[in-house]
Amino acid sequence: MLNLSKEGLTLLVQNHYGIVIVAMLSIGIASLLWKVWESTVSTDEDGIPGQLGLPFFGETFSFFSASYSTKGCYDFVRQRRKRYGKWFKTRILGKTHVFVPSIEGAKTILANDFVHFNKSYVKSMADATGEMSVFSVPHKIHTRIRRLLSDPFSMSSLSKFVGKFDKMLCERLDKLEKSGESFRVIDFSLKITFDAIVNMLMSVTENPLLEQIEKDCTDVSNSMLSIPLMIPGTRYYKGMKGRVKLNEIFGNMIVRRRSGEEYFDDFLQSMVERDSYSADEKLDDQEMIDNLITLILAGQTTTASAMMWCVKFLDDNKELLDRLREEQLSIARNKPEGASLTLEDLNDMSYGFKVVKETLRMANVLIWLPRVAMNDCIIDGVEIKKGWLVNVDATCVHYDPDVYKDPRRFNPSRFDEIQKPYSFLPFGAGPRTCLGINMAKVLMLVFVHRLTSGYKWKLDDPDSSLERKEHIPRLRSGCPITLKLLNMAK
Ligand code: HEM
Repeated sequence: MLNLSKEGLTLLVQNHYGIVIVAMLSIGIASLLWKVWESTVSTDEDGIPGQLGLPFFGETFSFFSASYSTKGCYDFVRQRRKRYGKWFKTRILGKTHVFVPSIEGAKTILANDFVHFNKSYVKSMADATGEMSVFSVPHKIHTRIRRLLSDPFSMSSLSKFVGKFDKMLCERLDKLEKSGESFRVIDFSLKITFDAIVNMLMSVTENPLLEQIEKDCTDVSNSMLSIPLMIPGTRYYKGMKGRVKLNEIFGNMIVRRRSGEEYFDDFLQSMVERDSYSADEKLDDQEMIDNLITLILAGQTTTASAMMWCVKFLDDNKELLDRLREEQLSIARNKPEGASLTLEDLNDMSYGFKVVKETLRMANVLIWLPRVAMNDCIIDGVEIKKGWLVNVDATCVHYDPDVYKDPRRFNPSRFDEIQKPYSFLPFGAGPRTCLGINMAKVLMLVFVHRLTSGYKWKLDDPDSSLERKEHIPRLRSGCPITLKLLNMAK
């Protein structure tokens, strides 16, 4: 046992002076940090547990480290729910965030968009889509832009699009099957949704222009969740450079359409032909450009990821795949050989539609919907301060066992029953509901039909970890499959 006299202790301190100083300093710093940490843990004051961490930084590093892991950024939320319960708050990049986990909360926020809450975007996201994007503009301009953008997405406008997309898809699947090679569903779906959307918006079908637009859009899309510093080589820098090029390409296209040098029956043409209308009934050039970019960015990665998850979920549930295939084969058998799908055919895909909905419920393409509180308010009994970010946690609602029984099970038949309002949020709700909802449904149903009625497939990599740094969850493997022709006996 250590037994030191007063002299012995003095001698020990003198001999180990440096160590003692370092130890005392460490204890001092540790207790200071502990005090800061303790003072930032929410108390009963506002009733929301959680860890605000150090000023400004808060839990920014934990958030980014989750985003950079193969568990995806929702793991950041999952971990905090385990620690604090359903409601919790945190601080990311200087902003206080509260994750809103309930249907009641979703209703309060989304039904009061623009009135008590506003969309909140990180700077990089707003810079990527542009100042006049429907994502970023204030309420009054939003209403006008949204109205003018809506027409090409109505079901009647989309009926022309169904046949075009179907033809494009059939040709590409046929080629892949003939090659006998494994391919990543995510690459395939990203390419085909991009080509289809760009074709519908501005009739670009020819390389190398299509490739250039795709490259620039990919750079812009990759910059959406990046640190907004113009440092060469960074994602943000590449994204901003891509935006400048897209501005130029789309600007030149508008000039050619206006002069009559180019004419196509498409969305861009319908916008340019509004030139003589009153200011309230048209888009100016920058509004057209920013919203062309917005529509491509909003439509491509979302739909492509949903398609990939659909393949994965069906592969994991072979008996449901068989049921879906049966429905799709009966539709195919009723059509003349080689005929394209129509909107009426899609309306007959009742089980197919439930498969699409269940895919969207489980995949949570947009994991939460961020809003900022414009005033102090109460959401589902919880006090919220002006300026806080309130994230409608669609993922939590979709996996809530009180809302969806056995939520981890892929069960399309759960949609036999009508859902409670604000319980199914893949496309959001309220004045900012997804503008491309009908287009997304068309793209997914045609994809599901051609894949299941024409082919069988083998999943070539069962890895279920997620791609790093993606704000839309997707498999790291990209979901590679090999196609085999299905013998469709008439
Ligand atoms: C499966 C595919 C898709 C999913 C899951 C999806 C999801 C969503 C969600 C959740 C929102 C609302 C975001 C919020 O409230 O914060 C939204 C908005 C939007 N989506 Fe989609 N989307 C899809 C496909 C598309 C397509 C194909 C397009 C167009 C080509 C599109 C264009 C838009 C636009 C323009 C908005 C903004 C609407 C506004 O702010 O008024 N989306 N989407």
